Amino acid sequence: MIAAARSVTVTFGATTALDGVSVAVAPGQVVALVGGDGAGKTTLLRTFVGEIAPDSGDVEAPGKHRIGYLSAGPGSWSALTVRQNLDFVGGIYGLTGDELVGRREDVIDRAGLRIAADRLASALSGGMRRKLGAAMAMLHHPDLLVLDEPSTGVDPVSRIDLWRMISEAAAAGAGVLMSTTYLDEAERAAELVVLDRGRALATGSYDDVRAGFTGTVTSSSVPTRSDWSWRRGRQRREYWPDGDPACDADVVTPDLEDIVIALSMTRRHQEVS
Ligand SMILES: Nc1ncnc2c1ncn2[C@@H]1O[C@H](COP(=O)(O)OP(=O)(O)OP(=O)(O)O)[C@@H](O)[C@H]1O
Repeated sequence: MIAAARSVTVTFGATTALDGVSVAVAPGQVVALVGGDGAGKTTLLRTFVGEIAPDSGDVEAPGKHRIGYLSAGPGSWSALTVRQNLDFVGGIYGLTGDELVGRREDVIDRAGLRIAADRLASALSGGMRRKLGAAMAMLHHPDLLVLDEPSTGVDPVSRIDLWRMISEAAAAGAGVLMSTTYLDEAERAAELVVLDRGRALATGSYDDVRAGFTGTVTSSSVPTRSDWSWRRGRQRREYWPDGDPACDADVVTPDLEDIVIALSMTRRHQEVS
């Protein structure tokens, strides 16, 4: 393991942002945190980079110099060009001379930023800016990459570039811990953690999460029970936790989006009952 959190709890005043969450990241592995707004994704990532100390539980991670972090913020300096941003972070990590230039030009190519290499970060598109942030996090070949929603708001083509950069970093041996709201993207990660208001509702590979999911999901235009249903395209999905759909709606094979929603709904129903 290159990094691990064990039973981590973090509170902010009356809010429990994380409630006994565990996650482990192996070298070469991509672990994706998924979950809606306020699930605790950013808080968990921040415990790994040492920005937040857990109230209880413990976090094991490489030293600061061996971590690359792309925060939820812009991730680069607006008033510097792409090359200047990379030179600046390279300097922080002790890279100089030909080594710095070599790595800088390499990540510029990997990120598809060559045409914008001398453009100010403030003049980049949103997708280019996120790719620059990811390139800055990877420049020093960290052992652990921590990426907070690298692809949110990024167009589909840049998302492919970003995913390739992340996969290549993992293939070169880095452990990657990232959050994402794109569940199709999360399905490709080796390991998933489904977070819901501070709790891990499911952990494991996509196959593990699917295998551990019980109950039945149906699809119809009018659901029987609105509090167990959600919209998917033009249809509505409905979840039957005991597995028996008490209607003649079509049974569907749930994907990760269905599973995440069904698990969150189950938790809400358990809390009110
Ligand atoms: N510094 C803070 N002070 C007070 N509350 C916080 C702080 N950081 C996070 N929280 C709260 O902790 C909970 C988890 O927030 P977090 O940002 O980790 O979630 P998230 O899954 O990253 O969601 P989002 O994508 O909306 O940021 C939320 O209820 C949030 O309001």
